[in-house]
Amino acid sequence: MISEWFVKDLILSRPDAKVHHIVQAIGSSSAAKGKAFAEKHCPESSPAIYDSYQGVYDDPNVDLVYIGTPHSFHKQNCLDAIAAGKPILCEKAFTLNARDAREVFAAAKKKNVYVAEAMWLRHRPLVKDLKKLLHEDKVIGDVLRSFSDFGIEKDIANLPETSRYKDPALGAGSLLDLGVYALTWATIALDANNPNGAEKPTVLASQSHYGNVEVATSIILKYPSTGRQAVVTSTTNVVGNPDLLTRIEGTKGSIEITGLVPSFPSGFRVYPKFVGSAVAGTLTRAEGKLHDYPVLGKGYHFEADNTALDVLAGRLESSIMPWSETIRMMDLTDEIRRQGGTVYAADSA
Ligand SMILES: NC(=O)C1=CN([C@@H]2O[C@H](COP(=O)(O)OP(=O)(O)OC[C@H]3O[C@@H](n4cnc5c(N)ncnc54)[C@H](OP(=O)(O)O)[C@@H]3O)[C@@H](O)[C@H]2O)C=CC1
Ligand SMILES: O=C1OC[C@@H](O)[C@H](O)[C@H]1O
Repeated sequence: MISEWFVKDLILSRPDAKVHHIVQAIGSSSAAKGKAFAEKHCPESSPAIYDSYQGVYDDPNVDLVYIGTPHSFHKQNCLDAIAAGKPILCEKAFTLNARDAREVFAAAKKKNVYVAEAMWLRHRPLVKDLKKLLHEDKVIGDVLRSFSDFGIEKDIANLPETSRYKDPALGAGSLLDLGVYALTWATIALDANNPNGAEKPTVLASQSHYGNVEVATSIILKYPSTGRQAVVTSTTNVVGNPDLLTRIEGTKGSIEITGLVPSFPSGFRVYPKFVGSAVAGTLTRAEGKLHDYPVLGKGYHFEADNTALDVLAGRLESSIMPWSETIRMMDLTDEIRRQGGTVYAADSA
């Protein structure tokens, strides 16, 4: 799914693009699948097709590898690409736990290879502008708290046992698939120093399971230095509200983020404070100022461009999603899973 979406955006016609991307090679578990993918999604690129991922890592024409396998394969895929000296953009969740993420980054450091987690949300211009409005311009005063949710209905009971949404061996669970975006919104909203110098919040979490698959997570984060709090939720039981992906509240007003899903926001509205009295039934607020962000395609080209520019500049890390931030987020998801009772085999491997 994601490799289709990513490649589609990669080869969009963008006359003002900072980077021109070429799909040089495709690695798949079978050459037939790889060929079918190329014919359907990038027929004009004529990429080399390999019946293994190793073929891509070893291809001298490949400058950068994009990894779009289920989470449980990311660690080994990254280690193999690093061993071949290939820079990497690897899908979220970067690994299943923080220990594995540390192992990948240690290998990358040793081999001097670029690696970045493909947390595409953070690369959107909307996010950059929102951070400035919140933390530099302080348009809603002092930020106090946030609410963020990501829900997609998955009918886990009726999915095949091999689905990555159902099989814990593939990293199934709403937290690592969806909750990571809701956590990202909380971090953007409440921590002015994210990603560099980001603060570690305290965590209170609860998770529900269908069989051995985590299907609902609720988290309270508290930032010790400011007392700011975030309520963060994810689920595969119900669809979240696109009109209110995240709400951020401050001393002078609030911001509400809207869009298709939390990873694909289309805009936000900045509201002044409510005025009047709830008791008297006169509580109202002004309409709010809309900030709209239409994008070409889905918006994967933002992270693709930034990653290519990093590699061209000889960097080892992304400034938008540095290694320390991937580890900080994975430490958080480890703690949430510890409290919620979600365990992956990789945790004790
Ligand atoms: N950034 C974003 O917006 C999104 C990110 N993602 C992330 O991307 C990753 C992949 O998700 P998605 O595309 O939905 O996954 P899919 O279930 O569609 O699998 C992707 C590919 O992984 C390969 N694969 C290798 N081993 C296995 C296996 N044992 N079972 C299934 N597939 C396998 C297959 O390719 P082949 O056989 O050709 O080798 C498969 O087509 C996840 O980590 C997910 O979190 C997903 C959706 C959106
Ligand atoms: O953005 C997304 O939407 C759908 C999810 O299943 C996926 O993994 C996520 O990244």
